[in-house]
Amino acid sequence: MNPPPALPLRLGTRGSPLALAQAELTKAALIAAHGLDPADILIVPVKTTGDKVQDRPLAEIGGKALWTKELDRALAAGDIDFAVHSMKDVETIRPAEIAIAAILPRADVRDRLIGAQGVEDLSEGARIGTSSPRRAAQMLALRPDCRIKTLRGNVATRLAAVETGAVDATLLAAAGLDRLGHGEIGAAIATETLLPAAQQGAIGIETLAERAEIRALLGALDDQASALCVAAERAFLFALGADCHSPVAALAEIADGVMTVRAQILTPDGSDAVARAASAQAGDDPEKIAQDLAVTLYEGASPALRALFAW
Ligand SMILES: NCc1[nH]cc(CCC(=O)O)c1CC(=O)O
Repeated sequence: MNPPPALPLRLGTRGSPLALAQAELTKAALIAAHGLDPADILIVPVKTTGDKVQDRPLAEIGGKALWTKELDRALAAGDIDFAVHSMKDVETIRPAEIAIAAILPRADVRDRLIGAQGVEDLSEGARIGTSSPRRAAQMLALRPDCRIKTLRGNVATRLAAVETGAVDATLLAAAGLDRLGHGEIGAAIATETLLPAAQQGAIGIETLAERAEIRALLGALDDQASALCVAAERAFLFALGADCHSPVAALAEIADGVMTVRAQILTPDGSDAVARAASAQAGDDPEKIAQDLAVTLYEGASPALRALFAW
């Protein structure tokens, strides 16, 4: 038997409005699952490197673990009991002492376009604000006339850039907009048009691998289908040597008990891209399917595309 964890439980999170909304959502789920009192869970905001550097595209900062390092340290130091993350921002290689204890039921995986009803409705030469190499490459592939403007900052900053006309349009994850109460903003783009980033829409909770009592407590929140899909997408990224700063999209979905993984890699200017899909058959290991998909994509890629990955 595990000893019951000491209360209050300390939930570590980034301090951005979206991170705090996700922390509150997790807190509510824990309270509901275990009949806890709100005072039993303390939300502890921790500033990460990614939060501190706001003026450059993240891909340029070059550091590793931009959104996780400080939370990892807080876990190791015993300052927090677990950390809540947007899985999209969690690297595929994690410290061995840290475990993903739960993946919450996945939200809307799509990107939403803000500033136009659809990709085809953008004005000629529209300025698209984004700092995501994937979104930039996908938009340039769909609309070679559009111009990419580097746009960083939290969701509110990016929405404001469209409001003020600093850019004509931007793309944001539907999941983040919904969690911030912006359910009505923007037009969701079908995944057939714009395949999302791996792990988009998934919230994960990490803790120290050795803390069995905390893992058991968090395990009650784990959504098996979401966890399987996230694991497959992580295996895909790992096999490709990619991360959330690569012009890579991947989405695993389960329908009628069958997992299908779709993935796309692009050159940063969108001029070259490859997309492939694979389905798991009964008895297949989803992570193996995803790894094999990475190989298939690579084999189908031009030299220019291949050069982007560390093979
Ligand atoms: N890189 C920032 C980030 N990380 C996770 C989300 C959205 C929430 C999610 O995907 O679960 C966002 C904002 C965005 O891409 O619009």
